[in-house]
Amino acid sequence: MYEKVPHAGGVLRNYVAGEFVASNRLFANINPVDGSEINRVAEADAATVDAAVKAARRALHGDWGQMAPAVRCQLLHRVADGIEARFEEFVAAEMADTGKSFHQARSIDIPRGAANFRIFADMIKSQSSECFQTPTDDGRGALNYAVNKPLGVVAVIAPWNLPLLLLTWKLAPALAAGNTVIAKPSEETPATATLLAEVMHAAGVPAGVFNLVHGFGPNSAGEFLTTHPGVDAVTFTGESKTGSAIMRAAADGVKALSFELGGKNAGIIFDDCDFDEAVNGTARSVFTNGGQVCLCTERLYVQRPIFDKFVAALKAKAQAINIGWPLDENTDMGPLISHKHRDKVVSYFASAKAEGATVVTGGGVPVFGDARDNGAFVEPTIFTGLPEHARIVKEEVFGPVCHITPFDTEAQAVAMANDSHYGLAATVWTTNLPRAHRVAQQLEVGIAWVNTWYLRDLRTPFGGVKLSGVGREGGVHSLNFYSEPTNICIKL
Ligand SMILES: NC(=O)C1=CN([C@@H]2O[C@H](COP(=O)(O)OP(=O)(O)OC[C@H]3O[C@@H](n4cnc5c(N)ncnc54)[C@H](O)[C@@H]3O)[C@@H](O)[C@H]2O)C=CC1
Ligand SMILES: O=C(O)/C=C/C=C(\O)C(=O)O
Repeated sequence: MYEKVPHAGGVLRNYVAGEFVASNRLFANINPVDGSEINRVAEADAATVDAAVKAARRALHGDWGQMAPAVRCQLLHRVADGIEARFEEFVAAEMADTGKSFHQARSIDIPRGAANFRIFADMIKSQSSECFQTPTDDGRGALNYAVNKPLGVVAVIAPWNLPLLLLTWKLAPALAAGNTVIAKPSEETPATATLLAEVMHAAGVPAGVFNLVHGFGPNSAGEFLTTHPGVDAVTFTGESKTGSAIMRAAADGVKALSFELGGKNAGIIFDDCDFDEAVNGTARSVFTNGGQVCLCTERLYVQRPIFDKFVAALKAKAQAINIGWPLDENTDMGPLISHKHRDKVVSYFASAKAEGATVVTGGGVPVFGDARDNGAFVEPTIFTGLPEHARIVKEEVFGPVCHITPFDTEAQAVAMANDSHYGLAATVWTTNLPRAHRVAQQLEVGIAWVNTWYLRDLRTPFGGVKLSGVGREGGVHSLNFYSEPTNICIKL
């Protein structure tokens, strides 16, 4: 069924200094729908990563560094055109690697991959810089102005949940700001990054500006990159523990870091909410992409007068989710990314049950009676009845699961939502406008949505507090991270 997947049965190669490079170390790229092998991937060794870093440095000092921003922007638009021209191949590759639904790959992942290039290409043209007139004792004054330069050679390390979307979310502003890049996609999802290298090549992006290395984290391409003295900055999305490991690896070189890490996002549902909207929005926020989005909601706090009605309505939504073949247009949810990840999610189901949770729905692995039984599926799951210190209420699961707790007062809901080591996103559902502002402003998160979830404006600050990250992405926040201002002070 995946015969249209580019490179099916072949080998995905690294892309270094404008050439596709093989390796004698190959690893298997597995389809999580049925456990079959899609293709093999050339793992970059330390020498390949070193060659990529050197190529990136040469490009920075060469054509790319000299290129007028307007020409750079045209090239980035050509890359977006290239993604769109091969749209169906990108969709097929993303679906095969992740098992995500046809609808999601077509409506979110691949369009955002192209949009990321367009928005940052356009934004760089209007990037502003600071200017100050400074008084001096002689009365003549001085003029200060800052010029933005690229940070240098940037390592982009991406996860598997939104592979093209998250890779390009970092790559596009880095390139727009004039940097050169070595990208490392997750070992679970190497395909769309490889197609992107083909698109870059065809678009005429100069050799060394974009390099791609495949491999794992520790003792593989990820670690070789983050410890490489020629890398000036690391931008990473993934698990908080991996963020800590990268921070330690980058410490020796005092590299600039931008991290978007895990979450344990709360949804607060007040009894004055628009009930249907709150149920529909919450269902989306819990189950989209099988719960494998850092912004997904895993803890729900529902005001007591509507608690039972809300739990019943969310249960009905969960049970209506069509789990199955990603290529089937009726499928809402595919498998999790891998058997390893499914084992982790299922272990959280077991720990919730062992701690005395009430299983509202799900809590197991579906049985299909066909090849999907070799895949990494789990049931959409809802628990209630656990105390706030239970593991499933505290730790990031990254699956289609939530725990629901009742609350009585606004203050209680805010306190429980903030009682977390994470602080990425939260949702608030209420029709009381002053309360919406009051609660949203008290939440210890980087992103608070009111009466919606995952409504994205790519110009807004995006990132988390506490264990959820360092810095902000989006709009000027991305461009500022990837730029190094030099202040010039002129005595008049
Ligand atoms: N956006 C998020 O919040 C995400 C969270 N996760 C969570 O993380 C858990 C583990 O999943 P993983 O794929 O292993 O996530 P991860 O955070 O370990 O991997 C993300 C990326 O980092 C790379 N990496 C891993 N260790 C590294 C190291 N020491 N140095 C440099 N690069 C390194 C990986 O190869 C991959 O490209 C999942 O079970 C899930 O709960 C996973 C993906 C995204
Ligand atoms: O930028 C977006 O729209 C989505 C971002 C999602 C993540 O960063 C994540 O799931 O890790």
